[in-house]
Amino acid sequence: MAELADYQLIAAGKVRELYAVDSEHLLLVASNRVSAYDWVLPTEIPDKGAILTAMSVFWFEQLADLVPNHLVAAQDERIPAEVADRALLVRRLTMLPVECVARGYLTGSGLIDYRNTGAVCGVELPAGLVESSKLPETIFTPASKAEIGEHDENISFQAVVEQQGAELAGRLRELTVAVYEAGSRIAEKAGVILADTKLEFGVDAEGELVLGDEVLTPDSSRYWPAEGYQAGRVQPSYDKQYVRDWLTSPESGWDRASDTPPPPLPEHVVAATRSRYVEAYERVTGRRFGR
Ligand SMILES: Nc1ncnc(-c2cnn(Cc3cccc(F)c3)c2)c1Cl
Repeated sequence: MAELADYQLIAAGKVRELYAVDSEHLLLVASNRVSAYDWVLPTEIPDKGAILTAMSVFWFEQLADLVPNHLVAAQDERIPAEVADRALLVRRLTMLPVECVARGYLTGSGLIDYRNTGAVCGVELPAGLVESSKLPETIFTPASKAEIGEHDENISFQAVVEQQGAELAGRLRELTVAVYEAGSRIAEKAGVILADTKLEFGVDAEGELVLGDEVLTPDSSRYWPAEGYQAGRVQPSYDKQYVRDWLTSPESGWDRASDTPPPPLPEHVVAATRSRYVEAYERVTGRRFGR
């Protein structure tokens, strides 16, 4: 069995790492870390990495007829025991420098752009939309990858055309919307609203467009409970709301505006948050999460 120390770390995000396994393969590792208010919290959520990894595997399987993906194996002797259930062996792609975002609801940076310009990434929207409005149709709202610690910058479809060519830009939009809508339909049946999602695509050695990275997880998408959905206010995050509420409650002693790191989470917030990840996984996939 391989050891993680055998592999070279080639990228690290807030809550995940990417290692080179050999010339053709990478190891995508999901940690148990959770991020809130742009901070990585000092307390881990047990099994979060394994749950989100299992969610990506589920979605790769559900979407296989729609788009090829980079998944090689979820179990393999090249996956070190240390990260066994929270790592995927994937094939190395040439990643496209476009964050492919699809939105079915108006919130976050999309809402800010809409309030400033009446559009998101140049896509005109009807007047009168509010926080969390359901959009008349799914919109493709690409972004350029930001430097570490910065937020991605929303760009227009035309900018993607200029960067990648019209044909590839069109394919990225088509596939991103199709993946989101397929995911949204399955999640909706399970009582979960997928408000939006961010996908990353790459090109393989044969020049084929391939879905990479993680797919339709609560880290790459906004998961809202369908029950209680109401436009006109910020929706609770399916998975992160307990963390957000505790951090902004007097109990935490933390001041979000103080630019100081958040304090450790109490056990009851950790346990409740783990349950929300298990619940989201079991409802959306119809599969039991082990242990
Ligand atoms: N199949 C692939 N081939 C080549 N590159 C990538 C790739 C590069 N970057 N990312 C995003 C990322 C994933 C995890 C941890 C990070 F720090 C960053 C993904 C992939 Cl998925």
